[in-house]
Amino acid sequence: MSDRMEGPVVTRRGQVETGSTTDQRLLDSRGPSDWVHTDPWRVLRIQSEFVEGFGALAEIGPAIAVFGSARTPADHPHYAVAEAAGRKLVEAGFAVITGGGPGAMEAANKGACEAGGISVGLGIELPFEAGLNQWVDKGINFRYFFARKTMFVKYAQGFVVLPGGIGTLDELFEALTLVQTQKVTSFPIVLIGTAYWQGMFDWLRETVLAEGKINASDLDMMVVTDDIDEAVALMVAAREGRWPTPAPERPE
Ligand SMILES: C/C(=C\CNc1ncnc2c1ncn2[C@@H]1O[C@H](COP(=O)(O)O)[C@@H](O)[C@H]1O)CO
Repeated sequence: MSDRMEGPVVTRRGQVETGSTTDQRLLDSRGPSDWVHTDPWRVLRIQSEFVEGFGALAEIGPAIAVFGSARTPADHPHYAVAEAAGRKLVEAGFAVITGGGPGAMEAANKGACEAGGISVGLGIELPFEAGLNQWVDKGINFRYFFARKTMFVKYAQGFVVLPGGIGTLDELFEALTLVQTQKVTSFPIVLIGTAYWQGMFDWLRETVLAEGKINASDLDMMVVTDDIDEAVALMVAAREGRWPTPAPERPE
């Protein structure tokens, strides 16, 4: 009596179907490749991004994400601010997570790396190949923005937001949405650069709040400062359970 195994399935006697094995079908011919572009296959890739991300980041310890413009040049004052933020966060015992790209991300990774801390970069596949900056010591390159975004929120205990453009605003407003809807709790969001962010606060207050689209307390979800030490102190306070988490008011 000969057993035949097809993966976990064992067949004997009349149940045995002759033909190629799964391995043979895998290895013998290249076959059509259009399945690579199907949604079921994409689901596996998406799943693998979560598995890789969770695996790589599970043990980095308390971490803060630093966001900011990919276009900040190395000789701009914002670059020095980002570098100081990376360094001071490490000195306070945090790992630093950035988007792993150039500009403010590179600066924060540089500060973190040179201070001897854990410098993480969560890169994203883009049409123009950029790669992770040289100061990233633990890096993951994501295909999918949403998988990458999950990693920032899951592994960072707070966000430091430096001056930036569309990408930075997307990251800021996603964090605000998650706090407002209480998907994350005890999550400080500190914006650096009072002059840079003033216009946004004016618009939020004078238009968005005035039109009843947010509550006044929603503005309290953000702290804006020019002082990196204050930003770091707020992150430390949150780590020690001293961050206010008022429940947002809800419309009747
Ligand atoms: C624009 C250039 C490269 C872009 N490369 C990026 N790599 C990684 N992460 C990025 C990149 N661009 C944007 N991000 C994310 O958005 C934020 C910055 O966006 P902004 O529009 O520049 O403000 C940043 O926090 C990243 O997470 C070539 O110069």
